[in-house]
Amino acid sequence: MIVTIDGVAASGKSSVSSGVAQALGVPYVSSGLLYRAATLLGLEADLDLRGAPGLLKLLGTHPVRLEPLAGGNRVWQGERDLTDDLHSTRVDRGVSVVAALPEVREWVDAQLRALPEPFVAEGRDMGTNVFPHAPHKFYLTASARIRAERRARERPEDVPAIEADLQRRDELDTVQSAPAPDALVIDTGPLDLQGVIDTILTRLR
Ligand SMILES: Nc1ncnc2c1ncn2[C@@H]1O[C@H](COP(=O)(O)OP(=O)(O)OP(=O)(O)O)[C@@H](O)[C@H]1O
Ligand SMILES: Nc1ccn([C@@H]2O[C@H](COP(=O)(O)O)[C@@H](O)[C@H]2O)c(=O)n1
Repeated sequence: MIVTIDGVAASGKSSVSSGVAQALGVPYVSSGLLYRAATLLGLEADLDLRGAPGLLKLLGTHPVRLEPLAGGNRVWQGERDLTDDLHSTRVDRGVSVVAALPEVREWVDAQLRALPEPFVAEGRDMGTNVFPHAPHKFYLTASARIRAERRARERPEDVPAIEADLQRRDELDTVQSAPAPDALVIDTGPLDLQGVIDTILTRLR
């Protein structure tokens, strides 16, 4: 059984997916971490992020592995744990360019589809493209200002700067970010984290 939780940037996908997955006793899978890992490695190798051949060669010679756990995902490149380096502003600003490359999307999708069920999968196109046959689909939204205020609690930048970055990322991610027609769309603005998790669990039960 697969539950998909898609949504715009910083709408709460990973926090909510983690809470839902823990309540269900299954792992959750953060697809964005794989796009972030490809971006980080491209930046570190000083590659042009718009060039798929260079990135794919790098990913082929230095394979990246996603470790899905209920409490939080980790991403490994060999023995190196990349996870703590994946949420920098630098990666945030480059990731949508990398995610627009069809070859990189195929690389991510293949890894996700190889994972053993059951799990909760979060991202942008989990319910539309990667797992269209999933029986339970959700899509999280909230205004850019609310999302920026939440994110400002975990980043050094101020709210307007974060809001501008989120809006830019939303725009660059538009193509792959449409909600599945059979997804329940949840405006998380008026809800706290547990409220969103409970809304989803109620629907699942
Ligand atoms: N309903 C909510 N109420 C208050 N804070 C929330 C809510 N949902 C998420 N948050 C907080 O908002 C921040 C962003 O959440 P999270 O990282 O889960 O979003 P995301 O969609 O996975 O982000 P990204 O797209 O950048 O990976 C976190 O600090 C989280 O605790
Ligand atoms: N299914 C997905 C997931 C992510 N992306 C791209 O990765 C970026 C980071 O994802 P977060 O979930 O950590 O925000 C995101 O901005 C997208 O560019 C994607 O395309 N498809």
